[in-house]
Amino acid sequence: MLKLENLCKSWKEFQLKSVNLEIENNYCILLGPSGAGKSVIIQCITGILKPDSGKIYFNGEDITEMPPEKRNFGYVPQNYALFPNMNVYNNIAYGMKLRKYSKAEIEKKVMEISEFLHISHILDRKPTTLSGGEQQRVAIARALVLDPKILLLDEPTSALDTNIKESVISELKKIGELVPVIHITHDFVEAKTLGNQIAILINGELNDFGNQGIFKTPKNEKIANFLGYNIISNNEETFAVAPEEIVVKKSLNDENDENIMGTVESLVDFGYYKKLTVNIGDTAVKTITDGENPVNIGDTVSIMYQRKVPIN
Ligand SMILES: Nc1ncnc2c1ncn2[C@@H]1O[C@H](COP(=O)(O)OP(=O)(O)OP(=O)(O)O)[C@@H](O)[C@H]1O
Repeated sequence: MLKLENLCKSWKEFQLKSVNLEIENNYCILLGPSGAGKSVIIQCITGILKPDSGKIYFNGEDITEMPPEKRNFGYVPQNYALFPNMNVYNNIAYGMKLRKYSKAEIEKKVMEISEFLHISHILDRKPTTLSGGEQQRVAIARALVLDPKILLLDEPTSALDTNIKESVISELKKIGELVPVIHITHDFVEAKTLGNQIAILINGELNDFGNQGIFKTPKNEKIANFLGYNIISNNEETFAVAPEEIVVKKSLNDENDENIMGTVESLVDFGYYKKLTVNIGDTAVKTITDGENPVNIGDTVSIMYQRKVPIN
């Protein structure tokens, strides 16, 4: 559906390095740390930014030079950019008014989308009186009323607190059934929950692109590091291990225990589970454990890797 071909954009301190992507008609996640160039890519797709070189194709048509308004892509920027002087209804209706839809058409569409996004009760309110979650729905509604060919979301949950994040993620999933979505995030949970396709961008470079499998088998050390894996080397091999794929048990000082021994260096208690750092020789290994295996700082523990990903 959308194809980026050797897309480049540079400023003095940043280079987007020849990005090639083929995004299907589905939910695509652009995942990467802060400053990786995710927003630059999305803004090139909308047409707000002009790439220095490279091409953008939509359904086979070269749209690199096409003005943003002709693309009909819905864009929800990180700060939502709602018009503060207009109420919610007029914010949502804005693009339709510009395109000279009739009053009746506008009303029908605004009502339909507002109901879908559960914001019908706040149509008279001004954006400054809304919660972060409500503002986000209004911004998405404003984009959806124009029946965009793609919806581009720049970190849609970054301004929301953890409690409502989960419900927003399931709403986004529903939206993804209506329209193809490209969604920027640095949150793995979001990426794992929503992404049919996931592009990992680090420092202006596309490091990996694929389906959910890329979380299970990071293809090199850089990606494994970014995804939070431990990189472990011993005399025989170098491999990556996910913190949740390590079993930690308090050592019973059993001489026959063949597992690797380590010492708990730090512990952060999240209630249901704990994040640990275990020192094995001079390697610090990050793990997660639950209440069934209580351990404390300074304890000697035995650890077992459930799955290792070889790293070349
Ligand atoms: N108009 C501009 N002029 C100069 N540099 C820019 C411009 N726009 C973006 N950049 C730079 O490009 C780099 C990538 O920015 P971008 O906003 O795409 O990052 P990001 O991956 O979306 O990060 P974040 O998750 O923090 O939003 C940054 O170093 C940024 O300062």
